[in-house]
Amino acid sequence: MSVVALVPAAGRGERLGAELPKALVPVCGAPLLVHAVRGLLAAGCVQHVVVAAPAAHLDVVTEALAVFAPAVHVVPGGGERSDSVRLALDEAMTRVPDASVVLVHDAARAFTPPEVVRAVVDAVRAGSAAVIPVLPVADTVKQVDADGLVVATPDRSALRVVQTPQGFEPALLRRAHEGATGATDDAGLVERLGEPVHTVPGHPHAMKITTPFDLVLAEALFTKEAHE
Ligand SMILES: Nc1ccn([C@@H]2O[C@H](COP(=O)(O)OP(=O)(O)OP(=O)(O)O)[C@@H](O)[C@H]2O)c(=O)n1
Ligand SMILES: C[C@](O)(CO)[C@H](O)COP(=O)(O)O
Repeated sequence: MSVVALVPAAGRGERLGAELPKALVPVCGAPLLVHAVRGLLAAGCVQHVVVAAPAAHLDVVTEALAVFAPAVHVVPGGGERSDSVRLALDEAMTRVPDASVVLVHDAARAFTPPEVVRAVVDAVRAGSAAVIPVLPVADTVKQVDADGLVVATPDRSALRVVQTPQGFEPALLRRAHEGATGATDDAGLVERLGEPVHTVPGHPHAMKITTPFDLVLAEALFTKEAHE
């Protein structure tokens, strides 16, 4: 009844604008990817991790993650996030065919608290085949047209901001990924199948490091934590 986490880490990080791929950018003394993998294993309920790495940096990534051997395996990622997840999922299903839960967790959410990981795993184990951590929307949200004119103000009480790790019953995630493209998260592919997606509370510290501002914020928030 093991849990395997897939970590898509093959993005370029264009919005961050660093010289390195985002997963390899150092923050609080280590690359983002190292913090993300450490956090998953620290939750105490994840036995295996498969990382989808930038194809041109496989050696660097493998070396950076050697400290977590034998729990972690590295595969080359793909052109889109969903391609990277699919490649990691193929590897995971070969290595851990009896996994009972598959998590998909962005390397970019490097400081996700272990309790969020455990809440997602517990919810899948309790019978929800697709589970995502979410937060309420803090701001008023506007829908705009191509010219930037406001066309609607959606009721934010029904909206949620979505984080990772997202957790799935393995067969459902495989079915969701069969030939599917164009979704920004894995739960979106499950929704297309008409299957229910359940939510658990997320956490502000599971923020996705996307822009230079986020990197500064992470360095300020997590420096102490990363060295404890
Ligand atoms: N082809 C891709 C694209 C993204 N990702 C991963 O998906 C996660 C979420 O993506 P995001 O934070 O948007 O990263 P990037 O795509 O790298 O960012 P940007 O859009 O700014 O280039 C990241 O951990 C990223 O490395 C991936 O594995 N393979
Ligand atoms: C999966 C995700 O982290 C959920 O919020 C996110 O959709 C992936 O990143 P992107 O910036 O939306 O491409």
